[in-house]
Amino acid sequence: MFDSYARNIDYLRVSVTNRCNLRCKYCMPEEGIEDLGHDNILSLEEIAHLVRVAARIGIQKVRLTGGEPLVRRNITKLIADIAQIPKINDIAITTNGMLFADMAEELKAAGLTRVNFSLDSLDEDKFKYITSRGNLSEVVRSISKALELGMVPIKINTVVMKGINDDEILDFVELAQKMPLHIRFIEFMPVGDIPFYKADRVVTVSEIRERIEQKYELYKGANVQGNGPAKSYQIRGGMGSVGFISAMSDHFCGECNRIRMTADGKLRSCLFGKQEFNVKLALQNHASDEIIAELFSKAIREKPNRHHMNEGWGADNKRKMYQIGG
Ligand SMILES: Nc1nc2c(ncn2[C@@H]2O[C@H](COP(=O)(O)OP(=O)(O)OP(=O)(O)O)[C@@H](O)[C@H]2O)c(=O)[nH]1
Ligand SMILES: C[S@@+](CC[C@H](N)C(=O)[O-])C[C@H]1O[C@@H](n2cnc3c(N)ncnc32)[C@H](O)[C@@H]1O
Ligand code: SF4
Ligand code: SF4
Repeated sequence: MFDSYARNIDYLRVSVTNRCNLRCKYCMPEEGIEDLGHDNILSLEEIAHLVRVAARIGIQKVRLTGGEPLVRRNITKLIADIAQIPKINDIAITTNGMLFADMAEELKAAGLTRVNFSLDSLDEDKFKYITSRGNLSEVVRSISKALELGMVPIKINTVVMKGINDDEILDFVELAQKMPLHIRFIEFMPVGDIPFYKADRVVTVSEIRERIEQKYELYKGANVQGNGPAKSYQIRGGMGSVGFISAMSDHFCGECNRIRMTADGKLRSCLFGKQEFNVKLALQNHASDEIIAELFSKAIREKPNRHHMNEGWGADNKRKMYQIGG
């Protein structure tokens, strides 16, 4: 379905949980994470039902995210149910990779088509610092497992932060050169007004490119399957690719194709915009599929044209990234 700015919205990002086994400094506070409780989150059956309704108004691609989607019990069953929906042709997941290795085979068998891993450092100590409780070797094991299972393309999301991990940019590029991995460098966004966000920690995509091009030749033509905003480049002689997500310095809202559904059952028109539509409540009130489809349509029609994160997150914009589904 087209929104009011003639953008075709065919991609639904579903946050299946607020919970996470890590505490990345740029995403989630260490303390004070609310327990939503069973009654306040969408059940897996409700999520599958809502995706089926969303498919009726043109959603074709689904990404499961969170929080950490793999901490949600029976996530494999949800993937299998979504895979049964005829109009959905891409079911992907974004994960921190801590639990993926041991679940990979069942996830793939259920119908998971693609996986994006978040990984901000290749240094054990720094990885631990950024994530507070992560274990780099588990993430490496998960990426190896995805490679072994041929779950291509395998993407790595790296949020670049000045003075934290920007000294590793070339190490990540080297990884994309030696392995069939698609590294995407992401600009740090002030989502959720996390204290760790500082404007001077943002490293712009042009700065990242400049540093890479001192050593590597990047050229257009990387044809990496995906629905997201990354601009991808090949590296001469490389097996993978390098992509850039310029959320702050050169927003891609003009090509936006997505809406979000939060774990507590709200449709959110935009990552930045505060507007939400309560589908959980509609389900509790036994709303018909037509009424729910109309809520999806309304969320799409009322999508803002762009974000204004460069002016800050806004005190009245209450949610944090882990609550929205990054
Ligand atoms: N500004 C903005 N940034 C987003 C949005 N969606 C995702 N991002 C950022 O892009 C990063 C990559 O998102 P992923 O979850 O890997 O999904 P994707 O890039 O859509 O995935 P592909 O289908 O593989 O291209 C996230 O970590 C966010 O930092 C969005 O709607 N707006
Ligand atoms: C919120 S996480 C949820 C999925 C999963 N837990 C993971 O980390 O992949 C989704 C993505 O959002 C990104 N993200 C979180 N906070 C961000 C921020 N402030 N700026 C840019 N990207 C952010 C993460 O790097 C991750 O790739
Ligand atoms: S980025 Fe992902 S892994 Fe890190 S705290 Fe947020 S939800 Fe958890
Ligand atoms: S910030 Fe909003 S409009 Fe821009 S790409 Fe993200 S969801 Fe779309």
